[in-house]
Amino acid sequence: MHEFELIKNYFQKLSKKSPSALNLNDDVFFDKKKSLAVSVDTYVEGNHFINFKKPELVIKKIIRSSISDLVCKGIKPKYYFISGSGNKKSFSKLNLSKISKSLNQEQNKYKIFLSGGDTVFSNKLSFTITSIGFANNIIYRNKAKINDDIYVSGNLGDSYLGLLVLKNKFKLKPKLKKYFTNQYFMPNIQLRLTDQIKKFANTSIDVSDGLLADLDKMINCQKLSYKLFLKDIPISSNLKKILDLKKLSKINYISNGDDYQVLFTASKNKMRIIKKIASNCRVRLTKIGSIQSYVEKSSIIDDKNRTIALKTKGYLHQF
Ligand SMILES: Nc1ncnc2c1ncn2[C@@H]1O[C@H](COP(=O)(O)OP(=O)(O)OP(=O)(O)O)[C@@H](O)[C@H]1O
Ligand SMILES: Cc1ncc(C[n+]2csc(CCOP(=O)(O)O)c2C)c(N)n1
Ligand SMILES: [Mg+2]
Repeated sequence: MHEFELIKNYFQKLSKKSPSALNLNDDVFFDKKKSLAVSVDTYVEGNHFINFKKPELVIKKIIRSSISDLVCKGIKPKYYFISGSGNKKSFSKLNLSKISKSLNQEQNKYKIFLSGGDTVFSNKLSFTITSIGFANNIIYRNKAKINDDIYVSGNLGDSYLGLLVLKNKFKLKPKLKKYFTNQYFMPNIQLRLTDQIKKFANTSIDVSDGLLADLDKMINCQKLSYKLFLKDIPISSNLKKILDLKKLSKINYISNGDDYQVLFTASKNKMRIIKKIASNCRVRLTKIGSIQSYVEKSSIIDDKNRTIALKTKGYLHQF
């Protein structure tokens, strides 16, 4: 069974009397009266990270991807809770001190505070992070308007190439190897955007499963579709060089997730303010396409003005 089907059929009805649960179809729980936002994410060895050879990096990845859910909605994260399951080897003294040091660095970088959690013995290593933030307003999913522009922050695709390198499926020179694996472990979370995004975005989500999968998720209850221009999708100069050199297709690299960038739509008349805020906050914000009526099918247009046929849209949790 598909993850979304599972939530819809077995859990959605249980949240009916809690409107703040947002029908279990958004990135966060949000209680407007209490200004409270909560997000929960689980990370399992083998599925979300390859192994625990670099605990200090794995911890950074999971903290960042967890607060990303709040940041993309315009919420500053404040508290986080960690539940970990592991054994003598994964939770050795050396690993625990590396974990602690990494958490301290992330706390200083993002101004967040460890506030509780749980630790249990298991031979299956996993972490569940709960992130909490406070906000008067947030940006919801499914609030796109027809003809909205679609934007994405930062660059896409570096993280996926990093994963391929870590899995020894892609060979690179040490310097580039370091660049891409760092992007996989330490995605650039756009914290500076949290206060600003509410000035222009109609709807938003973070790119965790992949650009196309998350774009679908962002408008999954609306009678809308999207049109993207492949050439406009932002990638790093390092990734561009590699794609050109090895004649690899860009679409495969930008739709595999782990990016943790902010994807949003905004009315056309917001273009100027978006440019200004991007420059003031030193965040790359790129217009990649537009929202249209569902009468037209969602499509991606390549450099030669052809519509691209897609094999996969992104990462899927299947049960
Ligand atoms: N087992 C569950 N019980 C209750 N709610 C759930 C369960 N699994 C997921 N949800 C809820 O379903 C909604 C969608 O979850 P999903 O994991 O797709 O979103 P997300 O956390 O933004 O995505 P990602 O995990 O890629 O960041 C969220 O509101 C989430 O809290
Ligand atoms: C070892 C390894 N294999 C594959 C991936 C790719 N991946 C796993 S989960 C996920 C989506 C976000 O997860 P969720 O929706 O659970 O938050 C992605 C893109 C990875 N990160 N590590
Ligand atoms: Mg999300």
